[in-house]
Amino acid sequence: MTATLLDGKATAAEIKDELRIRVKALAERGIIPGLGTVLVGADPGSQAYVNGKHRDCAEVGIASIRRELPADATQQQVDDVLAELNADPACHGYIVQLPLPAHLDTQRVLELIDPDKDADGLHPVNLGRLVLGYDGPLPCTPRGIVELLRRHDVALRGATVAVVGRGNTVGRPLGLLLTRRSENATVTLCHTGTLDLASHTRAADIVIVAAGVPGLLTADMISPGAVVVDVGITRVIGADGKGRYTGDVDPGVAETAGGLVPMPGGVGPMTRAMLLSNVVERAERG
Ligand SMILES: Nc1nc(=O)c2c([nH]1)NC[C@@H]1CN(c3ccc(C(=O)N[C@@H](CCC(=O)O)C(=O)O)cc3)C=[N+]21
Repeated sequence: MTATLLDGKATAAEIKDELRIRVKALAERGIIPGLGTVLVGADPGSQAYVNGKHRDCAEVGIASIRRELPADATQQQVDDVLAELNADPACHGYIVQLPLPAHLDTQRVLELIDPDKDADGLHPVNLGRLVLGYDGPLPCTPRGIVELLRRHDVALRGATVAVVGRGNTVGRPLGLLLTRRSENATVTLCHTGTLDLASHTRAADIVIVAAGVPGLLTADMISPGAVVVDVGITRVIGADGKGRYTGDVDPGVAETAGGLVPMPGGVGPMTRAMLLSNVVERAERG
């Protein structure tokens, strides 16, 4: 392997150390930041993610506000929980774990979150603020990627970046974030309908893959020395019959890339750290 690994787990730990200090300063002002989570149903994957978020909160001194509803909860029950969290001054930010059961209206639910308590940064108002360059909570995964690159001195200014994936949680907002004046990268936003994807990824200094297609990016698709970020996380059944998660980047890429953000141990821990960071920021604003 030739690529330098950009360790998201270690960087997330560093960020948590910094947050702990900010949480202490808030405590001196009598403020304890509170993160709410809303989980509907008992999907084991979603339960694991939510548990992880509460463990993270405990580590930095953020209070956890946990709301759980059964898989057959009505839209009204979900609406009521959101109204309660919107009104609760102890809750500085919260997330609704996605995906929601199919009978619920995800768009309606996301729009009911108070935009100023939107810890995920995924509310239409906040995505609009991002488009317009206004202040607001930023989406956690895109923000985590930018922060990880910054802390490893990967230059964005003047760099060409190929983003593969146009989803609302990663690819699309990431393109917006990278092209802000403060980042000044030049972005090509590719997707599953892109013709000759390799021509775009080969031309890029940085390739970020968030398509949810295991093994999509192979070594022949990048220029030697490029920095590659694997955002994919797809559950697959291995040869041994056991389930595991796999990324969008073929392992062979590590031979050609100059830097690699691996999955696991890359973007996931950074996403979690940025969620905490969004909540502490909300609490600091008072
Ligand atoms: N409202 C909402 N907000 C989300 O941010 C959200 C969501 N819904 N639904 C599901 C996805 C998925 N997601 C992950 C976060 C961290 C890891 C993570 O930390 N993964 C570890 C591996 C697993 C572990 O060690 O826990 C890693 O990449 O190293 C993975 C996946 C957030 N999501």
